[in-house]
Amino acid sequence: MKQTAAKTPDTELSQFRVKGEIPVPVLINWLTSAAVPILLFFAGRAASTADSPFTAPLLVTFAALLALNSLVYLGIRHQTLHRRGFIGLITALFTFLVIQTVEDGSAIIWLFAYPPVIFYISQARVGIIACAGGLAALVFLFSPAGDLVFEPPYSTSFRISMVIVLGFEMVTCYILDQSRRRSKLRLLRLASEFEFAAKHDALTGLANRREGLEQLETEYQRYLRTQRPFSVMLMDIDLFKGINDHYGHHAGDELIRMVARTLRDQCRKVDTVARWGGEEYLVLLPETGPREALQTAQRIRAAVEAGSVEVDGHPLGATISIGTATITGSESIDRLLQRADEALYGAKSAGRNQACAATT
Ligand SMILES: Nc1nc2c(ncn2[C@@H]2O[C@H](COP(=O)(O)OP(=O)(O)OP(=O)(O)O)[C@@H](O)[C@H]2O)c(=O)[nH]1
Repeated sequence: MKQTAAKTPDTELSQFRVKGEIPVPVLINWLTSAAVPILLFFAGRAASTADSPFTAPLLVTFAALLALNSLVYLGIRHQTLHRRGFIGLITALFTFLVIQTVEDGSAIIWLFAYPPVIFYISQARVGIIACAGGLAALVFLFSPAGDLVFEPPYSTSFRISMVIVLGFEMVTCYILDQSRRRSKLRLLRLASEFEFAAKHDALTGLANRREGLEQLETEYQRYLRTQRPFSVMLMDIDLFKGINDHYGHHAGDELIRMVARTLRDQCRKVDTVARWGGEEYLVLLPETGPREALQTAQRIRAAVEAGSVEVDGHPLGATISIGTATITGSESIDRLLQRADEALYGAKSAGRNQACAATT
């Protein structure tokens, strides 16, 4: 089976979306379309009141930059740039709202919108750094030392409540975000476990028949495009019924696993090894001609013959019969499998513990 590169949970999480979950770029665009008219509204108010002369132009600039950030995203679809641009802009905007005492200082209430947004759209680490840094800056500005930098029009009781409530909100947002991420990660793991179970055989861990057929179909399509032949091997443990009857099903299962292990050891990474039925296996050998297929089959047959499992303290071995077939012309997968099966039947008829190549 082909292995995918190891991924970090964050990469996995960003690629996996639970049904109904709002994608980050969509949320950013929604927030931007809400923020732009709000900013323009407050800019209009600032222009007609005694607010600082910088307030209105700066609020308009923030609105324009936020809109530009979303428009650039809609043009080039660069998610990281979009997210980082938005985080940078809203962080600057909220800092401005605090130190510029917009709307007589009451605009500071908008700070409560920052933690949920930042935790939702960025990685937990970024959320923690942004919130902790923001809260530390607020504590400093509201302290007597901060009064030397600027004089906010807030009473002491308001400052204390603001810092405590904001801190409480940040911690709550962090906890909720962590549980959201954990549930998502758990779902992601469950999904990959289900996917593995749907494609693999529980006893041997090999690909199951359905997955084997799927890989066969993929290889067949490649063959039609490139005309590079591939081969299949069908194999079956010899006189397995007798082993079951004599030593019991548990010993039979151990032998089935031993053959599976041997096949995995003897085959290349690009080959697909599948459990085809009870004690039958299929091996798909990409880009392999009839001669190499038969050589591989002989090697596998010898390796199985040399192996054994321990049953009641005694070694128990088995042999297998193998039929190989190589795709030719425009024959179908069914026909190819039929020829491999006939070759397997030929190996059984010739006395078992044999590998036979199919005739065309
Ligand atoms: N222990 C065990 N036995 C299984 C499993 N699946 C199928 N079998 C048994 O495998 C046996 C297959 O036997 P047959 O197909 O008659 O063939 P055979 O005895 O191997 O004889 P030849 O194929 O002619 O060499 C049956 O008795 C099944 O019950 C399994 O998962 N575990």
